[in-house]
Amino acid sequence: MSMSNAEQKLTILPPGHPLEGRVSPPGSKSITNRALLLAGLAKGTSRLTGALKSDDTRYMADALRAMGVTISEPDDTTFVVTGTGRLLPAQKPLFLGNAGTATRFLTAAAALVDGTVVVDGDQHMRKRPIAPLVTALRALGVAVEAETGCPPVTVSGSGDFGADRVTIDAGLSSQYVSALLMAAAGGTRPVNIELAGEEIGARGYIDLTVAAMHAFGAEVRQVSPSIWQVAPTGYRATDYIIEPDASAATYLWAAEVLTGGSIDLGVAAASFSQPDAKSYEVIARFPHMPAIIDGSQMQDAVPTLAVLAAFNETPVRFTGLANLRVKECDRVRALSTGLSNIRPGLGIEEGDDLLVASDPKLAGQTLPADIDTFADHRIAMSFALAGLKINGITILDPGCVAKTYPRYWDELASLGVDFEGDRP
Ligand SMILES: O=C(O)C1=C[C@@H](OP(=O)(O)O)[C@@H](O)[C@H](O)C1
Ligand SMILES: C=C(OP(=O)(O)O)C(=O)O
Repeated sequence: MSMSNAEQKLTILPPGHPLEGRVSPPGSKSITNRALLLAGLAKGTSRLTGALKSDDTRYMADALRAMGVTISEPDDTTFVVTGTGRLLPAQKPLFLGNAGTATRFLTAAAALVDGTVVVDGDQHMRKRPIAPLVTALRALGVAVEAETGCPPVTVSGSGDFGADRVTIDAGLSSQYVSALLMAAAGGTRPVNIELAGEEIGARGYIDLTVAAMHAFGAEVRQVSPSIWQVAPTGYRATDYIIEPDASAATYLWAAEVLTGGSIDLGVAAASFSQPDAKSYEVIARFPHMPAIIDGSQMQDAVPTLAVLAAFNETPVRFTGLANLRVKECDRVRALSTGLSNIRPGLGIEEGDDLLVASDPKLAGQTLPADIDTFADHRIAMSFALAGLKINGITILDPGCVAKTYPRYWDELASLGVDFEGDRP
């Protein structure tokens, strides 16, 4: 009988030796999904190499195909994308699973379609807010409906924007800003995009967006810390090399320090342009991580850091986590729940802060715990790290890593980690 994902379990057997070997993280999810969209908006053929092939990028690629873009996949890390310079109305709603980037980016890009596009996702995505982006698109003269403030979103575009400036509240997600920036270059007039406040989590993701836009020929200029001006250049097809995923790298960095091993990622931490690479400085300080870690500029690394912190010499308070509550799941809750499932009080929520109690003596203990991953790849991947040191850590629904890192379990196995249960 086949089991549903939710019924699958994987128990990690602590290796009892330092993890050593070579593992290359997959291509960056964030950069792959930006490049796919920009290549799809361009006229001509772009070759994207080093790309991530996972649930999130498949949803993006399939959605673009449904809007008339030709995409071939000559190998495991390459997309060859041929656009006509225009996206066409999709016949069916675009189903984007729980891919935040695909959902937000395509909602704005749908304004460039002359016709109606429905953007939808799975039950998790249908709880992730998109109202601020909807409000901004309306201010740009686009007819958009999202009854619940979350997907599904119906965008009735005309292929252009009806205004030349917009203010966006990006408090819940920087992806709204990235989405507007990338779509804006496809209009017929320059557009000014302004943040409602200067406070924004993960500003580095906006830098990634601007860099990708430049690579595909757009002109975008940051005129102040909170204003970008985008020229109506459209995009030029180009060949583009995608760097490895910094968020995926965090698990390997953490596995290395936690086991005292040596894992060659084939790429130096300092060479990444993605925000999560900043977490390397903190990981490298293990077991003397700082007492307070501000997660706001490296949000996707927080699950990794929080699980690592459980083995630190001293407790760690994580701040700047408010928008972790609207990711694939409420990550503050999932982390405190999972940690306290390993040992009561190990992870405590204080407002939006997460306090990790820390105990190096956890290593070597047997503390059976079934970790509920809430269908969140990062909860699964981070708690697997606890299983490298503690006997009895079982990850529920381990297949959810397919969102961004389908080979995660295989890579751990290649480093000598054994499991009880079938690797998905
Ligand atoms: O722009 C991006 O590629 C991303 C931005 C961040 O999301 P928010 O801006 O929603 O915090 C991050 O968590 C996500 O994994 C990828
Ligand atoms: C938050 C994440 O993804 P997204 O918002 O792209 O779904 C993530 O990958 O941790």
